[in-house]
Amino acid sequence: MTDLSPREIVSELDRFIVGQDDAKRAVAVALRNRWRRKRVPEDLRDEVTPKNILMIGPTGVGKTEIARRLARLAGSPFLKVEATKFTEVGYVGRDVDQIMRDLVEAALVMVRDKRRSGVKARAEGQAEERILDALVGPGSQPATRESFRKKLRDGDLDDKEIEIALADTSSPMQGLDLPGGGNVGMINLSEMLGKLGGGRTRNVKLTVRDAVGPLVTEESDKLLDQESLTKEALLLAENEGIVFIDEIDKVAGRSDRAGGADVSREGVQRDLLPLIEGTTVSTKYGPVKSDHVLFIASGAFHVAKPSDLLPELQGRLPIRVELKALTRDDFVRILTEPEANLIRQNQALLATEQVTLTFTPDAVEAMADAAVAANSAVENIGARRLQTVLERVLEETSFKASDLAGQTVTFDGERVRERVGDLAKNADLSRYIL
Ligand SMILES: Nc1ncnc2c1ncn2[C@@H]1O[C@H](COP(=O)(O)OP(=O)(O)OP(=O)(O)O)[C@@H](O)[C@H]1O
Repeated sequence: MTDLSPREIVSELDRFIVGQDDAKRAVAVALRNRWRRKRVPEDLRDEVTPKNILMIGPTGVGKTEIARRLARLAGSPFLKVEATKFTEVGYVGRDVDQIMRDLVEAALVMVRDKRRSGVKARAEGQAEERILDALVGPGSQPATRESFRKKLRDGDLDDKEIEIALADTSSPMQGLDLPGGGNVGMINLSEMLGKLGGGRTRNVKLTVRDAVGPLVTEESDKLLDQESLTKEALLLAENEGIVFIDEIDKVAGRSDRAGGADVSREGVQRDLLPLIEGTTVSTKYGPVKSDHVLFIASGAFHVAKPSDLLPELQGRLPIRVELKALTRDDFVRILTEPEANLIRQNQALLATEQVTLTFTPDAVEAMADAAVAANSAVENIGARRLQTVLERVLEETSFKASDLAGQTVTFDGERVRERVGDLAKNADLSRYIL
């Protein structure tokens, strides 16, 4: 949980996302509200529901990115699902419960990682003992063991192959296709068998270098109190979880409009509703409540409108924010301003080959122009277009980079236009290349 004020949250998000101020403000308030809820007198605390958000805006303008960055900032478990997934063939009502189960899994990963780092030193010590056992045998003379320990620490044994017994985490049912595709049954069955054969190990041959990682992981897990770990993860998912439901507009549409597919669309909304309203879902780690999970639904709403959603669902997504389509100037900023912008990423990649990559301001503008042109010629995929444009611009340099060590490669507007200018204007070519 973060103590940042809404203003501070927005300025943190500004480091990664260009514009979209309304959406940033809305998520900042939603996050701060969690902090506030924790300080509300206990009798009221459970009554305060999250300020769930509906983000409305075209594709590739930063909806997911805002939610994902917010989660990272808050240290919240995060899950993205596509609402349309639940309209697919084979969908059975309660599959939406899987959302909470996946959220718990995400929380578990976070809690486990945090706790693993707390026991790292001890786990490394125990892993070292196991490597020594494999090298010299558990009953060896202390002097032999110590001399091997020294060699091991000096890295002299890194390439030596050893045989170690690792816990077998693979499912005995893996690779077995059950007729009828009973997915849930499949999980339960393999879990059951996993329990029956609990504690199985398998012997693997690895170099010392490759054995360290899995052994440290295994030893840290032994040191962790699994019960309190799952308890913390359940609480984290319940109180801090953020679920991003994309393409909610694709399931908007009432059954009274037209027959067929709409019935299942409304069905998806009806199934999502209890989750968003607050329900308890059973997971293999215990029950988990969705009452205080923050839901951020999103969609382009080109055809359907938010008012086409079930009224109950509309009520549960009280905060509406509109994200605007990105302009050429936004593209210029996206290429240069965010901390991990695409240009910096590519510069860092080529720096590994000792190649210095530079773009003149004119080159950046030319790339933004190409992205705008391709977006309007083919399909508007927003900032995602910058990826394909930059890839195309850098294609040759990337290919030759290993031969260019020590050199500086500079792109100016002319050079960028040469590579993508005409392509971007030509819809037929862009369709395949940009
Ligand atoms: N305003 C922005 N600032 C910085 N980067 C952005 C912005 N908008 C989009 N991007 C980049 O474009 C990519 C796609 O954005 P994002 O995943 O947020 O799209 P979206 O709006 O959620 O669309 P969809 O609904 O189709 O998933 C991301 O890699 C993101 O970094």
